[in-house]
Order: sequence, then C-alpha cells, then structure tokens
Amino acid sequence: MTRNTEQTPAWTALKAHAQDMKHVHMRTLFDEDPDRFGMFSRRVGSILFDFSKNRITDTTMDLLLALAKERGVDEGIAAMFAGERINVTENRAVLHTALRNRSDRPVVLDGRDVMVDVRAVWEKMRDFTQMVREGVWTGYTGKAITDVVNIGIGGSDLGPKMATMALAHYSHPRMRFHFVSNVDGTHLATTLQDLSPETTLFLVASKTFTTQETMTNAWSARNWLLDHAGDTQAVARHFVAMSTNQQGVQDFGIDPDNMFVFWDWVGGRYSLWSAIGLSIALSIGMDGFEELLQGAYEIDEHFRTAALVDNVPVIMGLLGIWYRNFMGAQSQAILPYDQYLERFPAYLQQADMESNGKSVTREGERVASQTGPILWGEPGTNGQHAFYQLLHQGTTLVPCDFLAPAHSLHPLGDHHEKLLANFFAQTEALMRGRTLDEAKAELASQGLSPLEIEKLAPHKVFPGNRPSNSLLFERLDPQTLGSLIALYEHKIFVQGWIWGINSFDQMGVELGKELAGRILPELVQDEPVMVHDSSTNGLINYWKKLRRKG
Ligand SMILES: O=P(O)(O)OC[C@H]1O[C@](O)(CO)[C@@H](O)[C@@H]1O
Repeated sequence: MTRNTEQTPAWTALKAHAQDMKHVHMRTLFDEDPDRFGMFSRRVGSILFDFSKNRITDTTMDLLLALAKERGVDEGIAAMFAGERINVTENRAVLHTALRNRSDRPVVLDGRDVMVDVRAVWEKMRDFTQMVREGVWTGYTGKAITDVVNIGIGGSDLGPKMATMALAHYSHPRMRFHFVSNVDGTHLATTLQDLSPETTLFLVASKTFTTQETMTNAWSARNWLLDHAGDTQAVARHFVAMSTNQQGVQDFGIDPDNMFVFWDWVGGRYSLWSAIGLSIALSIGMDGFEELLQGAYEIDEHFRTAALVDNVPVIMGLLGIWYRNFMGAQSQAILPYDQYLERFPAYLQQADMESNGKSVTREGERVASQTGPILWGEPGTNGQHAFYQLLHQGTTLVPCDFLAPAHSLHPLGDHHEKLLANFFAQTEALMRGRTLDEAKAELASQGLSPLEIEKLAPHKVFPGNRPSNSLLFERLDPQTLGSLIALYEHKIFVQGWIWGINSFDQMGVELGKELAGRILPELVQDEPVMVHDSSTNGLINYWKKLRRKG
C-alpha cells in the first residue's frame, strides 16, 4: 500500500475524471441508459440499495474500486475481523463484529476465543432481562419495574437510545425507557420528576466508568433513590452497570452481580451490540436483541466475503469519497422516511464524525485530502418543510441518503403511500431538477403573461444533478435495524481506511474535557479568574457576577 491516498494512481485518475464529470448531468445518464437502475443497485438481505442517482458512470465506479484495491480495503477488512490491533494509537483490536458473531467461528485475540466471554454476557443479559420483563426482579418495595433510565453519554447513550426508539413498536408494554446523558441537571431532574423510585431501574452505561457527565448523573440518581428508600440496600435492586471498569463499578457501590462487562476492543460508538445494549434487550427482549445482532451479522458476512464491486458498505464508502474528495461536498444528509428512525441521523453523527473527523494519518502525518463529512439529517417529510429548499436550490452540494420501509408498522389510511410518494419524488426531483424551459412552460400553462414568466422562471429552476442513495427495506424490525447500522459502520471503516486515518480513537474530545477539569475549581473561588485569555476570563467573571446576584 502506498503511503498516502493522494499518491495512488487511482486518485490521480479520479481527479481527472471528476473534471469530465462536472459537465455531465444525471438526467442525460438516465436518458442514455434505460438499465441504469439495474446496473447501479444491489440487494443485501431485505435491503435494496439503489445508487443509480449518483454522478457516476462505469468509469467512475471502476476508478473508485481501483482506489479501494490500491488502498488495501480487502486487507483492512480481513485485519479488522481477524482482531489485528488496527486501532494503532490505543494499540487495540477492533472487534465489535465479534459481539454479533452468530456463527460457531471462534474469534481469537491474544490466544483466547473472545466468543466464550461474549456468550457468557449474552446468557447473563438473557437471565436478567427475563426477570425484569416478567416482573420477577422487583424494586425495594417488591413492585415490578416500570421505568428504565439509561445513564450514559456518547456511544453509551446514542446507540441504545436510537435503537430503543427505533424498535419501540416491539417494546414491553409495562415498561418505559428514558435516556439521561446531559450533565445539565435539567435532564435528570425532568426525567425523574414523573418516576417512582420504587419502580425505577437505573442502568449506568459507561465503558470507562469515569466519564464526568455519567458519573455525576449516576450519583445524583443514587441520591434520589436513597432519599426515598433510606437504605443503601436498595441500590442493588435499582442499579446495574455496563462497563469495562470492574473497580469503578464496585467503588460506586454497584453489586458485582449487577455488572455486565464488555472489553477494550469494543469502541464506545460501536458498543450498542455489547452489554451497553441492555436497555434495548430490556425493551424488546433478548430474542429481539439477538435478531438485531443477526441483522448486523448478515452485513458482516456480506462485508467480509462479497467482492468489492458488489459490497454495499464498500460502495457506500466509495461514493462518499467521490463527493467529499472529488466533488467538493462537505456534508452528507441522512433522511429516514420512518418516524421510528428519528434519532438515526444523530446516532450516525457520532458514529461517523467521531470516527473519521481526523486530520492525521495512522502514521502521524498531516492528511493531504479532506476526511470525514459533516453528517446531519431529520426524518422526511419534516425535513422537506425545513431544509430541503437548500438541498434543491442552494449553492452547496449535499449528497443524501434516503431510507424507507416498504410497510408501515402503523398502517393508517393512505399515510404510507403519501410518505413514500414524497420519498420517491424527492430523489427524482434532486436528480432531474427543472430546466428554465420547463419552468417557463409550466408557468405558461398556468396562464401567466410573458413578462411574468420571464420574471419568475429563474426562481423556478432546479439545477438537479444532486446525488442520492436510496435504501428501501421491507419493514423496520430488529434484524433490519441491525443491518442498517452495520452497513453504516462498515461504510465508515472503508472511508477511514482509504483516507489512512485511525477511525477508532477519539482524541479530539479530550482537550475540552481537560480544560473543563481545570476550570471547574476556578468557578467555586470568589476572586476573579485571570489565568485564561481575555474572552474566557471575561465570560467566567461575568458569570460569577450573575451568580452573586442570584
Ligand atoms: O462510555 P464512556 O466511557 O462513559 O464514554 C462515553 C463517550 O465518551 C467518548 O469517549 C467521547 O465522547 C465516546 O467515544 C464515548 O462513547
């Protein structure tokens, strides 16, 4: 593998090809090739992936696939699944795929099959979730649990929260699920205000068990419980932990029996498959959780074995690179046409931006190309009435991923047909656009005068040629959700590997944490703070004045 992506022949060829493609409109590509959809779509499990509405030709795909080969994507995939320490800065293996390995294949790390430990945790999760769901596990007054509060942040919150919301249709009828992440006391206080300590179960989710926000919320939740229960014995009935830090959990006072372990080879943002997914398993049951794992496993198998040309996460990753590095796109929109996937864009924000928001290569050199895009999005059709104006007529190129189920979980009149009509229409409108002549013809058909037509027509022009992928699946069930998440995880892997960065550390979140740690003691002193720059000093001292005023 050559050292830098930009030095590969494929990269150079793609740069030249991008110049040619700037003058090509997707309309023409569709008009010229009636089988474009057949050529540029793939099926994986129950998911249809249509990437025909991209600014690509056979040549584009050939060059992108050549780039993947030159950058050793095949070898990278094999290295990850084999447990090589590809998280080079932390010297760790990256084995979230082992957490959903539904085969008998061992996954050996340091001479030990990690599947032995993984299966033991599955068993423990099954026993525990069964007891809670059946009301056998009770609170300190003997009542069944009605409310589960997951306390965690980042990967210990976003994944479980997104999945629990996405699969709420399959949730246990007695239990409600809450997620507290923000250290802003409002989050915990407003969550607890409607809950009864007698029937509330707290899940403290933290890989490190040192994260300030999570530990602060967990201690406050513990105090809330003890204010009502009076006796520390109650903690064992109401607190469980999911962590890699046994000592930290013990120091907090959580019964070791109530601890669900995972391992340092599970990255925080890849941890919903581990014990961190306990809230999901409590909500949909362990069978449902295993279906989620199964869906991800099927994508893992596809990713591991499919030829690059048919490999959906590889294609997704390459298309992202095409726009980011050769077409100047800075962001990527995720647009689920499924209300249950409301938090999917927020979840992917961490997955993608914490993984690939890097500017140094694995070898420690400054990258020469752009890396991870800004991810954002909202469910359709809400987004259509908010930011799609910019997608259609703005000056910025935003590649979009559209996701939708064929069947609604709540069939209601013709709602679903209307939802999907919008889904299909948006991808078509983005691709085709509307020419000046078409705009004029339409205005003329509305009876406008030639003068009015001249004035209005430019505003009615849609440039089109705006790329989108469509992911159409049967229905949103645990297995499909597992597959969708895994597709994106592997897309992120492919991009990080090609850019030559380490997608599995997150050192960019450290500096702010360190400075907050230094500032916290300064906030309790009365005297003005002078040790920072004038802005930071000014803000802190102004806040102190406001605090004194009360
Ligand atoms: O699970 P922990 O250790 O509390 O960490 C929470 C989150 O903090 C981060 O380390 C940084 O935001 C994430 O990667 C992680 O998901």
